[in-house]
Amino acid sequence: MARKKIALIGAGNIGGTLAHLAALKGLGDIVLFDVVEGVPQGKALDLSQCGPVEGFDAAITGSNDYMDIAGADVIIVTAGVARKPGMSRDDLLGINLKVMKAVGEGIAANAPDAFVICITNPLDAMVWALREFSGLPHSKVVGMAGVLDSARFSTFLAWEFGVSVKEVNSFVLGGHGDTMVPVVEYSTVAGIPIPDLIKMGRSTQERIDAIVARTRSGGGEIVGLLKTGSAFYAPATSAIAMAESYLYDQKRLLPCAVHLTGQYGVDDLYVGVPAVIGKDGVEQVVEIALDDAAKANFQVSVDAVKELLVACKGIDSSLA
Ligand SMILES: NC(=O)c1ccc[n+]([C@@H]2O[C@H](COP(=O)([O-])OP(=O)(O)OC[C@H]3O[C@@H](n4cnc5c(N)ncnc54)[C@H](O)[C@@H]3O)[C@@H](O)[C@H]2O)c1
Ligand SMILES: O=C(O)C[C@H](O)C(=O)O
Repeated sequence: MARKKIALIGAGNIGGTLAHLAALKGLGDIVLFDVVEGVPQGKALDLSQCGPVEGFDAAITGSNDYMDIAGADVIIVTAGVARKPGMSRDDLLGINLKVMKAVGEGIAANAPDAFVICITNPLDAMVWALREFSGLPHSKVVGMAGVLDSARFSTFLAWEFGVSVKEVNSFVLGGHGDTMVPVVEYSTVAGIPIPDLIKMGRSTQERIDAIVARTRSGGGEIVGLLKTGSAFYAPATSAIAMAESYLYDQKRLLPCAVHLTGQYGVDDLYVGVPAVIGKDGVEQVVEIALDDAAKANFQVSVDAVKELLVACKGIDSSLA
């Protein structure tokens, strides 16, 4: 069987980490694409030289030509700009929207059958715009954020309860902004819901509220520490989990930004909800029952995403 082809659009911090992970995990041959000449080629050469040590023989190439992504099975998009301290993700909208146009057109012309995972921020608006510019089926274009936000939530919960992260399951829904919705009711330690653990005296509502707040500002916390850019290890790992679910038809139920057509009362918008990812892309959107508080928070998050789409349409009339 021919090897799969993984194209990474953007060869910066996340792009390079994605290539490293994809090679170590043997997902297929890898093309790193970037507009900056030399960077994708240099990273591809460096990564190729890991092969003899790690025992992988994936072909890893760097390119500044979209024709080299032809036939890609999976494309992960990180092209654009990351925020710096003092900025919000939404401040990136104008510049990254133009990048999404170029990327969407490049994908449409060269790899229209790929499963596309967008990471570029502001995520929910950028994945929507990328889908519009590429014209690919909605089921084949998804955004990565919920897996990352849930991983952050799970990490903080594991620290709180003094247990392995393997015992923790959590869900973060909504847009990938300060209004995201960590859903405490559906978050568990070894199957025990967090509210029950509070009743059992294992934590307090105040401490869980603080963890929810830390999760919501989890990206900003790292931006504040790094000062020159944003998180990249956990974002790359999260996108690779989504790619594996597609490539291996794992049908994992992952929180992803997917196109909603009425589910959760939302129409024609990308926003983070639990979705089954398998060989056909987004195979199911799972509607979980939310309590009134979570519903209200989800709506605030959806409204924030809607505002970003209005801004996108104002900048690029082809989206209106
Ligand atoms: N969705 C999430 O959860 C999440 C998490 C982390 C970062 N991000 C976002 O991902 C994006 C990338 O982050 P990063 O840390 O890799 O940034 P980075 O600056 O290290 O890399 C971005 C790369 O994109 C390239 N690029 C710019 N314009 C391009 C174009 N038109 N075509 C192709 N490549 C282009 C740049 O040359 C650079 O190499 C940012 O927008 C960041 O905010 C999202
Ligand atoms: O916070 C950022 O700007 C990057 C990313 O969205 C993250 O959550 O780490």
